[in-house]
Amino acid sequence: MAMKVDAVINARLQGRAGLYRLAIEAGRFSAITEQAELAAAADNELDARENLVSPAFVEPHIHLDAALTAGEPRWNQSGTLFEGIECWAERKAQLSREDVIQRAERTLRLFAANGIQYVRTHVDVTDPSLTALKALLDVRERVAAFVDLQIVAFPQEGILSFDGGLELLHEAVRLGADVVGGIPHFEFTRDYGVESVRKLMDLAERHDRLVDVHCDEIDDPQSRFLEVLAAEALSRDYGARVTASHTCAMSSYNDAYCSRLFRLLKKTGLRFVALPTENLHLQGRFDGYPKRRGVTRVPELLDAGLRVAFGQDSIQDPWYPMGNGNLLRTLDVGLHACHMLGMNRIETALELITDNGAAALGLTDYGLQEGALARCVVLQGATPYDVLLGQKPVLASVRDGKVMVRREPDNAELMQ
Ligand SMILES: Nc1ccnc(=O)[nH]1
Repeated sequence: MAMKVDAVINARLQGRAGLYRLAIEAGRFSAITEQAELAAAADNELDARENLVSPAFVEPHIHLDAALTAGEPRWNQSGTLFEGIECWAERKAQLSREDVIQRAERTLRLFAANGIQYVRTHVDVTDPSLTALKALLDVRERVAAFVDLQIVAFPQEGILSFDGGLELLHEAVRLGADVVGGIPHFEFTRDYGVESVRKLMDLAERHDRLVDVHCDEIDDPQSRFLEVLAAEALSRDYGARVTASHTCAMSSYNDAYCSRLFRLLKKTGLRFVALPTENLHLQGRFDGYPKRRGVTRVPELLDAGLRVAFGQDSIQDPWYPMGNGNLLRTLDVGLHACHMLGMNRIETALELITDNGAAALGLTDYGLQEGALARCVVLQGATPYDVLLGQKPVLASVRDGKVMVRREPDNAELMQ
């Protein structure tokens, strides 16, 4: 049973000196006050032991329908996105409702144990039976006590390039998907790609849904669907409700084009999700040396005032055989891949797995402030730098005033 607490005490907060007490009433933060000194915790208080406390982690992009299926029925040997899609099509044909529920819930429990309380999952709807979608709509209710789950209707094999793709996307939204997805770079032609973006935006607008598109996950510098998505978002005044995931091709665009592109992006306020572990693995596969790394222009987007979050994308599935549910690992890899180990970036890095993910998900009741839902994690380390150095899992995760996760610090000693 999760224990209810009335405060988290002896907490450090990012960018502020001293220790803090976060008081909780009726599942919300009621006051955040500086303590005069280190205090002893009462029974109804959680002692952060002078560690950093941050808002609960947000996983903005994961494929739960495919989670934990790596090697079934065969391994992706080439490491390309395209072989992954082929392997998945074979595994998809064997899906059952119980199979999806069991793997999705196992994964979400692992995520929760790592301090993740918000998850956006893409679910492949290029399946005439919509088995995975229906199962995940039930999972969304079953896990609500420990995670808020958003479901993206994701047309893995295309909206216009898969027989009945558009109808299946409509059906998925009608059944209750929260977010409309797309994959324009995988459509048969550029024209199909452009049309797919218009069609998915129409659908989202008509049903008042968010949008999250797999956009330009390819090393082809000619793949320019991001500008189409951004222009559509701008003309519909939809920018903050639209997420562009991957945008790998942006790391192959030339700077002159990017300069024009960024002018549009800044006007839209589009949200971005980069998947650094996965795209380091999948991209550059058709290059000799020097080999591109395929991760989008993260620091440039941040400097332009756009919100970028990092996500895991996969956990042991046809696209990526690794993954352990710890977003600090994704963050560490992403900061390396994106040349973001300058101290100014490190100090603000946690926003990539907290606030910016919340912005992508459109969360309004999020963060460490009075009145917000009392959802936070106790990290291992006093500063973001310490936390990144250690990459240790969270010591605690509090949700609506309940302690959902507790972990003892790893304090192995060398007996020498
Ligand atoms: N990285 C990806 C995983 C699954 N599907 C995709 O299209 N891409």
